[in-house]
Amino acid sequence: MFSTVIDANDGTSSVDYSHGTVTTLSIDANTPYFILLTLLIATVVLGLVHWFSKKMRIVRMVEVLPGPSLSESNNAFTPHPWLAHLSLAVDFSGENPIPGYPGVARSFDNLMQLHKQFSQKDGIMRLWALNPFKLLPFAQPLVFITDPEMVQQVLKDKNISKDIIKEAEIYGLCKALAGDSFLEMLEDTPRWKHQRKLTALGMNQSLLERTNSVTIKLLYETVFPQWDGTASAAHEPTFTMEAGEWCTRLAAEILGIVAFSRSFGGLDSDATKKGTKNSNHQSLYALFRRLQFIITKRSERLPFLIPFYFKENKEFQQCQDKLNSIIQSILEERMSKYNQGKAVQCNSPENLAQQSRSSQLSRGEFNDLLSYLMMEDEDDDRYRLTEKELLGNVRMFLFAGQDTSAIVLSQTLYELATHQSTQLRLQKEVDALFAQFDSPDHQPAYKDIMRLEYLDAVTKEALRLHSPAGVARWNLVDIKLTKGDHTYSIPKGTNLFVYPCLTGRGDGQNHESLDEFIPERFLKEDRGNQVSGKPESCYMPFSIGPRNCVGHPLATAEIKVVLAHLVHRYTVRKTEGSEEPIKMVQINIMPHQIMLDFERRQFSG
Ligand code: HEM
Repeated sequence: MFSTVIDANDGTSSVDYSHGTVTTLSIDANTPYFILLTLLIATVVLGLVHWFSKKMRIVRMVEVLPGPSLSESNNAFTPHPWLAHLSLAVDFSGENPIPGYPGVARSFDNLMQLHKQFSQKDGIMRLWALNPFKLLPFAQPLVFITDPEMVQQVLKDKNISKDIIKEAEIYGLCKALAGDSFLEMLEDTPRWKHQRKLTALGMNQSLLERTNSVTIKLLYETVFPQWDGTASAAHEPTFTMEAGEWCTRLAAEILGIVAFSRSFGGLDSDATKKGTKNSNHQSLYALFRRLQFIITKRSERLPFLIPFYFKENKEFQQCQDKLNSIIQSILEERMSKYNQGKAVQCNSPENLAQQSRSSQLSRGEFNDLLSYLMMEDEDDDRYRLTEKELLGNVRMFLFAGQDTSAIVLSQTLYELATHQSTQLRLQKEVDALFAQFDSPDHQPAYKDIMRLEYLDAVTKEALRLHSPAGVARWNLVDIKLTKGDHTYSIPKGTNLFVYPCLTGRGDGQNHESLDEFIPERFLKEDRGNQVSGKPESCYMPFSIGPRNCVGHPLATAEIKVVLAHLVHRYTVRKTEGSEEPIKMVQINIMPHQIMLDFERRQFSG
């Protein structure tokens, strides 16, 4: 990349290289321009040769990994080699469309089929993304690692993972939902470490107790009365609903109150999973959903056409601005409360001496996640989070903490609906606990729920099969991964993917039983009797290593508390004629819809 500048007076020409050193050529007016031209062409050609040989090296190294071939035209995943494995995401046949998503492939089914063919056996699989010119150098290598031993090497083993960063291109997609500062939070900087430490501090026992009481309040005061109202309006003991929608709305509301002491509006009467087309939304829930809906729409389009969807882009930007301004107002309100608190405390010297500012002033009456993020260190101002970082964290929680928990919750309900004996066993365990508590005002505490062993096993089994989050990484140098006697070489600059829900399905030796939903495999007393497999070794729904899910205590608490109260009050069944949930690989692995029947149990209060 350089430009040539000719001086009109003396005929000198300077060549300005924008990268690297600046070289000046002095030539008189007779110097043939073809020397310059030759230099230019030579530089471009050398650059191209260098780029091409680098790319071909990547291609050669990646092609030897297990995976479907691009050249086999009969391969179900290669409708045309020009399109590489794009058919994972795009439905070219149009034979079995997902209702409401024309042209979108049944991506999870496709991925599972490939997994069974390649990575379940070998623990690793390569795919190629978009190959528009039938030239492999243009395709992006995607390497899926599913073997638990190799996942450990990528995410946890310091010798290997030190050269692997959380900066794969895929995270660029998340930016639209998680906000601009999201990308900054991917880097392993001291700032990130500090923010993570504060969040981890916030995930304490008292936050989990709060999760329990907030969830109970929302269920008994809002959700259950609405459901029962629906059933009695229809004069039916049973009512049918799309569980995915309700779980998403509930998870958003729990997150809002537990983490920020604010309603996100998830349970408002007009809240829907898609959001409404109205940029004047007041609720964070509605804005966030609308953003997500627009992003899903965008993902179906050719990237270079997106700037031309003017109306949609305008709405997208309006939603982003509004979302940020609501979060900003939450932060300002909280800050002003703290400042008032400080002023009161400063008037009383005994108070000041009593406790450090961090514990007394920041958490104060709130004791939510935000109060931990706003913690101050009296002696070290550097570690106070800036406004931008606070905003980034709030958006990160919105992004990471709603759909994930909601998806697991709704998939668990589906599993219970299809495994009635499991549901019965769970109801027995839960009923025995609830028999000790006789009214909505007197409910099991968080620690009581955590003691339920079968509930724990059901939750773990659902997380093993349905963990919705993917992990993406990018290696800065060539790496070698080993599985038993096998060594796989992966070239620098590969998109590495780990899907915990694939790893959780085992290594191929026991995969038949590991594909089934059998919570007993997590019970010590039952293991070895009717189920095989070693779920612990491949169980990593929240990822592993230093970047694992910092929100997992909150997610687990939320899922268990909702499940316990729900199966105590209702029996869940599959709605007659409804399809098995179709999963789509989007930012999370999302079920399209989960239709279930809920029947109020006779004896419960
Ligand atoms: C069932 C529910 C959830 C699942 C399965 C899940 C899964 C994951 C996974 C696999 C990662 C690692 C991603 C990566 O390395 O690229 C992650 C990261 C993260 N999760 Fe969760 N998550 C859940 C719920 C939550 C909740 C409720 C919160 C917070 C309120 C949360 C906050 C985060 C954050 C902040 C990160 C980034 C951690 C870091 O980079 O240091 N998650 N989650």
